[in-house]
Amino acid sequence: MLLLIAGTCLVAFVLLLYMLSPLISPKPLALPGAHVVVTGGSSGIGKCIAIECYKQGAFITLVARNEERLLQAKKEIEKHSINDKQVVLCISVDVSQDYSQVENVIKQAQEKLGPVDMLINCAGMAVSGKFEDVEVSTFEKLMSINYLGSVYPSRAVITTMKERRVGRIVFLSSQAGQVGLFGYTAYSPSKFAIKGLAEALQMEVKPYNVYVTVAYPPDTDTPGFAEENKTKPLETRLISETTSICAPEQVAKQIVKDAIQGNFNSSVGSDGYMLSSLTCGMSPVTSITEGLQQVVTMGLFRMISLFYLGSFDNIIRRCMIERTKYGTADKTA
Ligand SMILES: NC(=O)C1=CN([C@@H]2O[C@H](COP(=O)(O)OP(=O)(O)OC[C@H]3O[C@@H](n4cnc5c(N)ncnc54)[C@H](OP(=O)(O)O)[C@@H]3O)[C@@H](O)[C@H]2O)C=CC1
Ligand SMILES: CCCCCCCCCCCCCCCC(=O)[C@@H](N)CO
Repeated sequence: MLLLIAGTCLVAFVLLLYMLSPLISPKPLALPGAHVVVTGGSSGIGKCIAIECYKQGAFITLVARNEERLLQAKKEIEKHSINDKQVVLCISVDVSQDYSQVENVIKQAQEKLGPVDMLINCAGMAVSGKFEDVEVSTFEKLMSINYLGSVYPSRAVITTMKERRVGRIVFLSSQAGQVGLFGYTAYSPSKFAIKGLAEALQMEVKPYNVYVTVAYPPDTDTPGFAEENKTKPLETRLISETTSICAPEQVAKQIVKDAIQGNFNSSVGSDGYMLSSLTCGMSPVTSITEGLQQVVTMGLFRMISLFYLGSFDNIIRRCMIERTKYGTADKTA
């Protein structure tokens, strides 16, 4: 009898939550005619995100440093137009250096294509190496590009978004922004920082109908990834091989979908799903289903993570033994 009452109460509670769900689920953003700014839009994931948005009718501003690569990306994106009004604008700037420069770039973009509806902060880079092997200046550089390079453009668009009661801001973190791994002492913190920024910002701007998305991609096949691999320690490579390498198109599709829907969290693949649920902490919830899934799965995923952590420790121990045995230089792969 008691069990029956408890069961009924639980069902009623879940139903109530579902009835309240419109309160926490935002209205999707309409991409046709929208102005989307993509920093890091000349290469890799950023370029694929720009293409994905363009295919859905958006106007695009690409922001990156190298002008030649910007123009090349513009040409590639324009092949996917769905009407003859669509525009791809390119602006060259370093998003990590001078705030007033970044603010100017956003002003220019708004003058040409109207207020920014969606900002994608995709400019970023990765450097891996053991703590003592990474130059001190690299710690500063990664924090500048990956963290401040996301703060500046967001800071430049937020006031207009709040005034218009319309907007999406997307941040690119990484699976290495959910778990600190061997070789990522410089990179991981710059991606963890993104999550703190995104959580605090989302709490501020939600009443203004502005939604924040944080993406946590796994290794993704891009020019940036190829560059990173040139100096990656063997341990980092072996640990990262736990998750398979994604195509940038697939990652981009998921990010655009989540951003349009206003989902706070964006991940791909089953390990992406597990990591996001495991590390959600007190991050905002954008659907009742998401919240309930987190409640139910967290403990289980923590257990699974213990096996992963054990296997990572084994990889690192084996690499250390191999190196002592063969007297190989304690350097990279
Ligand atoms: N590829 C991967 O495995 C993963 C990547 N990520 C993250 O996704 C983002 C994109 O990565 P990916 O596509 O691989 O990178 P790419 O290196 O392929 O592209 C990086 C883009 O950012 C631009 N950029 C870099 N630094 C600056 C800067 N200071 N100012 C303006 N633009 C800049 C580059 O252009 P230019 O050099 O001309 O300025 C380029 O357009 C990064 O934040 C990365 O950390 C996350 C998880 C996995
Ligand atoms: C339940 C628990 C599941 C645990 C799964 C753990 C898997 C960890 C693998 C992490 C791979 C790191 C990718 C970094 C990508 C990146 O940001 C760089 N490539 C950028 O260039």
